[in-house]
Amino acid sequence: QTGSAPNHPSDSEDDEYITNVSIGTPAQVLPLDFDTGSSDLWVFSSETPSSSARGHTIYTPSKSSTSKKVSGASWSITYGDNSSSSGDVYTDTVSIGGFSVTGQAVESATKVSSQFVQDTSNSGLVGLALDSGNTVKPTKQKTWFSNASSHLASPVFTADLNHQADGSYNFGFIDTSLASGPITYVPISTGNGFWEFTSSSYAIGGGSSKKHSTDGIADTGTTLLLLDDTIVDAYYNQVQSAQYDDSQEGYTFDCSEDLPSFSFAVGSSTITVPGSLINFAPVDGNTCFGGLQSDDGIGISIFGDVAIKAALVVFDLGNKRLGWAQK
Ligand SMILES: O=C(NC1CCCCC1)N[C@H]1[C@H](O)[C@@H](N2CCCCC2)[C@@H]2OC[C@H]1O2
Repeated sequence: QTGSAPNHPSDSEDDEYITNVSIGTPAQVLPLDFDTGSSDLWVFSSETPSSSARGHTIYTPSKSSTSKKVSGASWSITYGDNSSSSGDVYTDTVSIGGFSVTGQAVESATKVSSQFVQDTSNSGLVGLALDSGNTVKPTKQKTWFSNASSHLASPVFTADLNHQADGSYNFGFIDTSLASGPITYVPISTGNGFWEFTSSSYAIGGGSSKKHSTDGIADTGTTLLLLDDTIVDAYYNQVQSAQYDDSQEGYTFDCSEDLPSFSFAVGSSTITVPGSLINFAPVDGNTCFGGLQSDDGIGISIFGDVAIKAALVVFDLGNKRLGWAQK
């Protein structure tokens, strides 16, 4: 068995990527943000304060004949951007791209932070990191992919995210036609519960490869590519009008600049992010904000959507490895 679901950018900046998910019987369809950087499937629901849920599609467990409340269970999560949500837990049938998981933990939000209230493009998240990161207490719950994996043709899923265009999340198979180059696999370290890997070098534009060990995670739930300061400073050193803008908390530059590409090593291969993807978004006038920024203070690097957009990424749970192929 397999599943294949389209995704699309939430807005004109590719801030996040949205996929429709069916929950319950009859199906309640919610637009959700698939997040390989976290491990909870949570939704706006009939239990979310109406003032917070306004503008969001909600899940109403009482209208689903297959929902069951998980007695005594609760969840609470805070993301790296300091957004947060919490609530209680149901199980129900959750279908993605035609593949159904019965008894999936659906975490119902009784509280959501302002970032989520304001972001009406999604009605919750589907966490696709490792099960160890799930926040449900007293009994940790499995991710949708973890539950699906033993029934899928192969315990893998792929992320194909595109700039201002539809893409896909495929489960149980790899459509290599989505890529222009071969898939290079690297092992993941599972200790932190992320799809975490090490990249050994980088290059800017057509420049020489610089040795620099980056310990990072493949995170579809983070918008930007966040790397060590030394790499980021070296990159914007090559952009004539670039400056660090304290108010924007990042590097900005003149929108008319022709930005160099950025390449990072994956095993003995490299993935190249075109400069056009690093010209992320206008901030005001003809000043633009960079899609490559510092990971300062996070403690790990984040290969977010700006990097993933340049590739087909294979999340291979069976072999505990990540695959990257140039698109
Ligand atoms: O907090 C992170 N990542 C951290 C970023 C800083 C450095 C550490 C990792 N990801 C979140 C993301 O920002 C959220 N956001 C909502 C608004 C549109 C953009 C996405 C969305 O909700 C949770 C998750 O996805």
